[in-house]
Amino acid sequence: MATISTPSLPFCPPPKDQKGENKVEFFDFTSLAKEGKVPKEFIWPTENWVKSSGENIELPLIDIGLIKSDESAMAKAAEIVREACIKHGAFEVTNIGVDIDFNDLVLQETGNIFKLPLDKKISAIAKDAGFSVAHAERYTTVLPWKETFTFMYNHNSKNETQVIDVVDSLLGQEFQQTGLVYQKYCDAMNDLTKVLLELLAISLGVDRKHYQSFFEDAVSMMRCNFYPPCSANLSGALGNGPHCDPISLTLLLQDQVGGLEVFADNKWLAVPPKPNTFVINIGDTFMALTNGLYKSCLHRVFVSNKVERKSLTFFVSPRGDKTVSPPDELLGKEESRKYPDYKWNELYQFTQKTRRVDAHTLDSFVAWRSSSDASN
Ligand SMILES: C=C1C[C@]23C[C@H]1CC[C@H]2[C@]1(C)CCC[C@@](C)(C(=O)O)[C@H]1[C@@H]3C(=O)O
Ligand SMILES: O=C(O)CCC(=O)C(=O)O
Ligand SMILES: [Fe+2]
Repeated sequence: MATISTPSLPFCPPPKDQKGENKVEFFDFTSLAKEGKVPKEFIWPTENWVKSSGENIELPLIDIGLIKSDESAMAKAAEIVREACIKHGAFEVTNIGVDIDFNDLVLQETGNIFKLPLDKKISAIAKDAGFSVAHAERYTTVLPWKETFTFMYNHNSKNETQVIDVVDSLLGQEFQQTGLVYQKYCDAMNDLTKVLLELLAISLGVDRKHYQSFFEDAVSMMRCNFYPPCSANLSGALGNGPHCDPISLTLLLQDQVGGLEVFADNKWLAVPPKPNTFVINIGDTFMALTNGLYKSCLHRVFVSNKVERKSLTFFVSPRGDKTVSPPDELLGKEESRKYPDYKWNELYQFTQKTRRVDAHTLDSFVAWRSSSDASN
């Protein structure tokens, strides 16, 4: 697979104060954007923002409603998805079963939570949940030009209001409507995940329920992304640097601003936004679950110098203690394993404590783990 080589990103956590707490310098995007200021902490190494090709990628578009009801359409879609996932790891889906204006409502609610004042966002920063302001609470340099709001979603939870509850605990009663909208959205992502896992199993020629049962007790991450306008949008600042998502599948809803790029055919190609259309990315862990046959999608995000951009990324992962290992059907007789078994949580912790996510995360994790095994 053609890839790029970018230097690993500095993993510099904030300094500690006398009480051992992180001394974080937060950035107020509202005033930075107004004054057109871009602090040096947001400038990425040049290799990360090499020029775009100026071309669009045409991703195959799958009609979910159709393949759910028509086996021949499912089989055709499986062939189309197989070609795209072997090549670059991305495709698109539409008609997922929610009203067409619901997606606009979800994006609108997302805009509302990022209108909160900076001090309120800072007070709602928690581990694996709540706000992040340019990840300044984690890194002190090479920061992404974005704010995020994150919470976890248990796919087989008996609690039908898990999302309403977590949004209420993080944002309070005044965001009850937001919690209701996100609950409905995450439940729709859960349903979409099931169809995608069956479609992918069929495309790989394995038992069509194989991945659905592996992910039946999945614990996914729902993340809302907010990218303020930036005057250095083409000279060093990035919404996200080049990376592959370490998780299994990313279900992405973007607004109509644009900025997402996929690396394919050895060049950076824009993913033009389409209404009511979700971009599906293969992540590192699903690549490992196919023994490297499907490619983890290499992508990055440019920001606009004029308007804010919003996106919702639903990151599907198995339960943390599940062992990531491809099905035997994908291991030809002499075919060697491309990646060793690992537990999903091992890779996740590697991204949180050892190496920032970039274009080489899984290979770096495998090398790091074998060297730590060798030294133990
Ligand atoms: C396993 C994860 C790490 C990140 C959140 C999930 C899936 C995507 C990863 C991420 C969003 C990719 C871009 C860089 C990153 C640091 C971020 O900008 O948030 C990544 C997340 C993370 O490391 O927390
Ligand atoms: O906002 C986007 O379009 C993509 C975001 C992304 O790649 C990520 O959060 O991993
Ligand atoms: Fe990503």
